[in-house]
Amino acid sequence: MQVLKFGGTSVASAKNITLVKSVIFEKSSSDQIIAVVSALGGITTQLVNCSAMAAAGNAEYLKELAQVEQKHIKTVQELIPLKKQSKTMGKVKVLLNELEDICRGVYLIHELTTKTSDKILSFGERLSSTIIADFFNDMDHSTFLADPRDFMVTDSNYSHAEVDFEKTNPRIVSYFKDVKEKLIVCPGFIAASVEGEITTLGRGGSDYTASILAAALNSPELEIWTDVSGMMTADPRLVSSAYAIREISYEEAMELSHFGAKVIYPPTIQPVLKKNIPIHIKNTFKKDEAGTVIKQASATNGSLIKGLSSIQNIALFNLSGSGMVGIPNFSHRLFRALSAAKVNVVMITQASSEHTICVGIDAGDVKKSQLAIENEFTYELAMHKIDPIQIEKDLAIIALVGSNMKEKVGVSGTMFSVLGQNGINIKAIAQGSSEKNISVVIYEREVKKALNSLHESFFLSEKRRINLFMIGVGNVGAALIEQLKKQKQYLSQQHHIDLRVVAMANSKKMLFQEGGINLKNWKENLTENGEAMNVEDFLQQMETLNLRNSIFIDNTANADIASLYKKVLQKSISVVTPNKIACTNSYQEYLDLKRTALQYKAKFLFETNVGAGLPVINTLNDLIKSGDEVLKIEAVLSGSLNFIFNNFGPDVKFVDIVRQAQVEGYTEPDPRIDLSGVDVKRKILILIRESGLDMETDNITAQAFIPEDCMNAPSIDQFFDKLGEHEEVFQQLVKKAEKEGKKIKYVASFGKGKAETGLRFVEESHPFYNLEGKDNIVLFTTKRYPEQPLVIKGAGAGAEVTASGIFADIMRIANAN
Ligand SMILES: NC(=O)C1=CN([C@@H]2O[C@H](COP(=O)(O)OP(=O)(O)OC[C@H]3O[C@@H](n4cnc5c(N)ncnc54)[C@H](O)[C@@H]3O)[C@@H](O)[C@H]2O)C=CC1
Ligand SMILES: N[C@@H](CC=O)C(=O)O
Repeated sequence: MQVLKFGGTSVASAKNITLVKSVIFEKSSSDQIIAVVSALGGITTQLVNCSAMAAAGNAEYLKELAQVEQKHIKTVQELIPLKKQSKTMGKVKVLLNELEDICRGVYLIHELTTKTSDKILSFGERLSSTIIADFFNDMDHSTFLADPRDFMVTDSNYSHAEVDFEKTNPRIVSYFKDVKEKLIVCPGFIAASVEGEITTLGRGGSDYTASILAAALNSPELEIWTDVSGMMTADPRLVSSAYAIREISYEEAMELSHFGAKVIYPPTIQPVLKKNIPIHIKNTFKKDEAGTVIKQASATNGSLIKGLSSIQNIALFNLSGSGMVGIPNFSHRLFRALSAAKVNVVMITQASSEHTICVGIDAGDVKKSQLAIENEFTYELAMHKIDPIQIEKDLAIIALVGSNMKEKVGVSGTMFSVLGQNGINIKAIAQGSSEKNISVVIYEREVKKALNSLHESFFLSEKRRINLFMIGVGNVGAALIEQLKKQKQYLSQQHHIDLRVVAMANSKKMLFQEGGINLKNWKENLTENGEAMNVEDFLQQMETLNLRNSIFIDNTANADIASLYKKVLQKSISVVTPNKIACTNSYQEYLDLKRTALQYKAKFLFETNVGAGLPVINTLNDLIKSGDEVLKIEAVLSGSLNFIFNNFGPDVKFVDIVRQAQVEGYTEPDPRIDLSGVDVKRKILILIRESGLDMETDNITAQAFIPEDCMNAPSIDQFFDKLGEHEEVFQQLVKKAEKEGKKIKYVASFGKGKAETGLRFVEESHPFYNLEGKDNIVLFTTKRYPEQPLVIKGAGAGAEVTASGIFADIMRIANAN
């Protein structure tokens, strides 16, 4: 005997019932089939509403009832061929008349007992099964309509009747032994008391009916046909990459079902579990999909966990106080009080100090729980033996579920670190010694982010999604976007990383697209669809999206944007930037940013602040972390100045070569920052600070070589005009260098606590002499490199190299966890 159960959505309409028919008729004809059916989708709720209205004396119940009637009549008309319709319609009308009479009785006496309620609700399944059985019944498939009231025996606990298995099981066997038809339709959910009154089996009742039948008849498998393709790894409404679990054990399924994955109701599993009968969950609307098999021992899926579950709308009650310590009766009284108030406790945690006990309950039960606890502990509260009860709302429980976690080190460690890195605070933790479930309570607003980050950490096949929020899409920003576009496929396929630019902005416009901005036409998209740029709004939207693995990228040279980093880091969002302003504010502010990043488990990376894409800061960090000490730094740190002096000569005007450096993208957005030496000052300051030393900008001696009136020019254009006027000053520099056989370099140096920057005329033997083009060079003399300094050399300016340095910082964060 095969048992298949079809839920409310599977039988919600004539069209869906036709799909159910195709599922059943495709089965082998050698075996008998029982199709357990629920009420047509939505009907049970309508019957509940209808009876409540009738009991309240509200004549509107008739409208609800009319809709119920109409839906069944329409289903008959759409499903049953015209010549057979009157017979089915007759049966349906008889049932509907009976239903109408009962509802009228309720309306007249203004009373609805649970017994009458069960009677009313039973019509949902009785009507659906009558129609479906007639629809299936044709020449090849003669169909029998079973009546569970003849074999499903319960107590008289109406609405949640308990099945009497001793009576029920033998009755099922003898009832079905006499059925000759190959196909049997059986209404789920309903049963009868020993006295013969209609009862119902409570929530998930049709699944339960099917499970009892499968167990009593020793079916090889129980099939539950529903509207999803099995038990999912997480709630698919919150985690778009969730997928159906192929195999899961009974225990794991019960854990997952308990915590929100409502594909199957836990008590359903009991009857088949005892007989070791697998449950196969299948999708009526995608019948070719594999679905989920629930059985005794399930195969592993390569992951430490089978799934993630979540329950929202949770409140926490926290009881604490010195009067609780060592008092054995305390928790007994607490749970007795809650139980008497009919409050279901979802989660319990108690610290071993016994000083606090914390229970998680449905937020709807807060008032009655508070009352019950305050009543129970009136004396202790009055005597201050326990503190006033703390209640926290707007919470959710999320749980890792899976038998494979047992005895595996680091599962909870991974969970906590993933949540921590995403700035998600854990309010309470529970793990039983079975190690099948690790539950944590978090704020409800963080559930989506938490589930998604955990899902991508635990399911290895999944891509790790990195969400980028980018301000500044000029020279460097645009080059970065091009590189991200080119590498997208490679990173996705080879490194399982899905980099998405979720937001981008320039000084005029900002654009947010949660699914990721298409980088093919980002410029048009930003111009046409972007809203006016507003820094506060940018932050607000980034915060509201609350996406996992977020990185804020500042590709501007703007102080206002740099001033946002602290706020961003405090949201546990990492910051990557080529903008040197934040790291060259006061030493305390620089330290504060580093501490904030540490505190909020975010990264603050700025490799491109010195030497563009050259690995200068990372190399220095490695030296310092491994215990080396910087004794001396000598460096050419300005790509633009090196380019200018390498290309300037008697036949070239200084102003023209500065303009060229700007066009090539080597200068700062404001070239005065380079020409004044400020940019180099910032860079050497960052290197000194990264060496672990306290230094302020004003402590660095800088020699200017640009005439003062150039620097005082009020605009960049006027600055260029002034440079042109001072050509002779610059030609003198070239003449001097040529005369001495030297080259001009703008050099930064640090040693013995002193730092300076300025023009140097270097001779041929000097390592800086042959520094070509826009290159930078840094010589680190350290305790470990005392004679021959450690040398880093290469292109030190330009959009492409800078973008690649920013990209490398992004990848450091993406690969960090
Ligand atoms: N060019 C190079 O070789 C290197 C540049 N850098 C740094 O990269 C950064 C960017 O340089 P470039 O791309 O050359 O500059 P850019 O002037 O070409 O681009 C700056 C971008 O920032 C945007 N922006 C400026 N202020 C803004 C604000 N308040 N709100 C929103 N957007 C704003 C602009 O609209 C533009 O999109 C600078 O901090 C620079 O120091 C670092 C290393 C090397
Ligand atoms: N303008 C800088 C490049 C960025 O740091 C330079 O010329 O080196």
